[in-house]
Amino acid sequence: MGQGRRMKKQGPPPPLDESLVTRKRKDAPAAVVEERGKKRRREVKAAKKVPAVQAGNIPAVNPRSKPKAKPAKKFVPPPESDLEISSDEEIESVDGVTGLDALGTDSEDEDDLIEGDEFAESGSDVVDSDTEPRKAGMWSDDEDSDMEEVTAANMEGLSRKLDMQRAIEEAEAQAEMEEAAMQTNIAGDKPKVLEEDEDGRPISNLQPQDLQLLRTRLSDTLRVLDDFKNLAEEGRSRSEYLAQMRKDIVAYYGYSDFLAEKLMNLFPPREAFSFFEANETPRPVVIRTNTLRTHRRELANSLINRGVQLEPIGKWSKVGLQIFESQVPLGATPEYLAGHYILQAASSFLPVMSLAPQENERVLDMAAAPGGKTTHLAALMKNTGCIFASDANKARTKGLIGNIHRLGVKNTVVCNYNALEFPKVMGGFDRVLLDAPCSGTGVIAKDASVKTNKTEADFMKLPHLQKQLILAAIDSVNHASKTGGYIVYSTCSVTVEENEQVVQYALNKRPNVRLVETGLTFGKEGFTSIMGKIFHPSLKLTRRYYPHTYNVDGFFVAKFKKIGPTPPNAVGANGAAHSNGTSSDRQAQEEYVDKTPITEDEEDSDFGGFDEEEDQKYMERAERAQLRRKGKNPKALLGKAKNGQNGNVVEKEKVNGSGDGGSRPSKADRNAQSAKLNGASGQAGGAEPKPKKKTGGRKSKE
Ligand SMILES: C[S@@+](CC[C@H](N)C(=O)[O-])C[C@H]1O[C@@H](n2cnc3c(N)ncnc32)[C@H](O)[C@@H]1O
Repeated sequence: MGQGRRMKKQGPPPPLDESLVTRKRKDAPAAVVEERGKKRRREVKAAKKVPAVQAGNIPAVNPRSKPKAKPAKKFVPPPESDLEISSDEEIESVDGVTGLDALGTDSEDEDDLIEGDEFAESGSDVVDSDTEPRKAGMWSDDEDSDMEEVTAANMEGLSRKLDMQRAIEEAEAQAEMEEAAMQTNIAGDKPKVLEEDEDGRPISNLQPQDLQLLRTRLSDTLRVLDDFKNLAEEGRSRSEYLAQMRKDIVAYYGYSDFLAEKLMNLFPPREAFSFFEANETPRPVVIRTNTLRTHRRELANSLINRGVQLEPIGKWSKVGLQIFESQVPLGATPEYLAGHYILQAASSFLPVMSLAPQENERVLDMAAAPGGKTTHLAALMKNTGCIFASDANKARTKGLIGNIHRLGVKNTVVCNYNALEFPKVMGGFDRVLLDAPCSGTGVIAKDASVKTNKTEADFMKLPHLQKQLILAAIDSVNHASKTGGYIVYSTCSVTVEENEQVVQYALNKRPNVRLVETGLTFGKEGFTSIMGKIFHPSLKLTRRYYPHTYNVDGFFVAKFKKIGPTPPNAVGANGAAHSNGTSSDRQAQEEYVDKTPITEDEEDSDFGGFDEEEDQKYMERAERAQLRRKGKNPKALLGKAKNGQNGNVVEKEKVNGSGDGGSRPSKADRNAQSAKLNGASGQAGGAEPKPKKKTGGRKSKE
């Protein structure tokens, strides 16, 4: 059997062939691989002869790829701030065969950031994806001997070797089975996959426990769908086979019927199968070098010295390293603690690379926590200019602040706004990143609960929120920016509702934006038509990423250029003027903001959070300065306000603590502004109006 996807090098899409997918559902029988039985068998035999060095990596790095293989203890989860990295942010993988390198060169400015990063050409232990894969193994060939004495030092290695041997035996047995199956399914045979009830209608009487049979039938159904004319039973329609396939997907992989159908509709049947299969495999572990602190080559050398086996993820990124094996917990190395890297899914690099922020720009990251992308933005900007990194979930901003500190980011202001409040609270940005909250259908390998917990309502409410957010993102950009005027919208979902439909909505509602090239050198084109829906032809400029094609998390990236101001009468998603947090906005928002309560510990954390009292001082100082600039006497005016003579606002704040609708800034306004005063260099203002005072939007409830 081949390597698990997690072990495979990142590469361009392999042919969409079931045989390329090696991971099986736990307890499931191994893949039925038609037309490849013999070849595979040969490979398996060859693999058996291969020194443990090569094959031995499999169970350790991709424990799920072999049933019963012992879990890879090596990858101790990093601190929450990193691992939490949202749906999209985690650990990713790579697809074998060839490198993404083949797909083109990096479009980022990261070359500049890492001058002299000759990592790939260095002849160091770390090999570029173009070059021969690392042969250095974890065990010597001697260890292959059954006679080896077990010691504390080699126990783990030997145990892994045993796992590997067992996996090989299983693979061999499977190959035998496949071959036998093939002999009964020789070309020309019409597989009987559609069972019938008394009325002659197809039924699916296989139970999830009949995994072996389910898989075989899935395989047969696919064969029929591939060659319907020759292999379909007489009188049967294609849709009957598709219905059978869906039922078997539901039973075999454990999806809700609703989601299985939605996902199946995205692909031709065989590709859909590859997608479902890939969702059973974890993506590879990837780290992003923090170029604010180090160079990739230096980092790689340090980690290699600690027993980490790694490799650049491909020429498309100058900062990514794929980890194959580690002797140390990656979330607790001195390099990690010193902020030399962050654990980040490869696909999470893409929206940031597409946004391509420039030095000295003013950038907004609208849904930023826990900050994988914010810190990447900061690195690309070389800590210049100013990033406003906001997240509606206050608890999650702790992780964001933690990452910002650890990675040495100095140009970022953390805010806690509902993104729907932009651009009222701040606007005129050179670039905006909207890495939107989404259903996570691209990261099912990481969160299998998505298979069953997403309902039809979710795929209405989420896009509704996403549509409002995208309008807010567009309206927050300065179309007259000399260097920018760009918006990137991304999700870690693959559904059309959350991607193309949201982008199309933005194009409809904001004629002042155009889709432009993402600048990404790989990725499938976005849909311009699917399931009877037609989108603007420019939708093909958007990019889709799938686990089965690039071995990265499922992802979507769209890049807009704003070419004119948003008309003053432009309406938001719900029909209200602009997106300023109306009650229906808030309703949608409330559905999806993580309401995890903040514990006292977190509130008191020294390493993040907001100091209300201190912020208040800065706010008041700013307010005084502002009044002075207007030629007003702050003492007189603020004194009055304090005495309750300046309207209801102060009173109102006292009562409900929110200041909603009042003339004084909200807590979040104050936080942002005080942070700004506290050292961030962003200048306010831009081409779009930027009201200073409170909006009606809500912050997340904690
Ligand atoms: C996909 S995650 C962002 C991941 C982040 N960009 C990163 O790379 O680390 C989506 C984030 O959106 C936040 N969110 C949800 N609704 C929001 C809203 N209305 N305004 C701002 N943030 C929101 C969630 O709290 C979550 O942190």
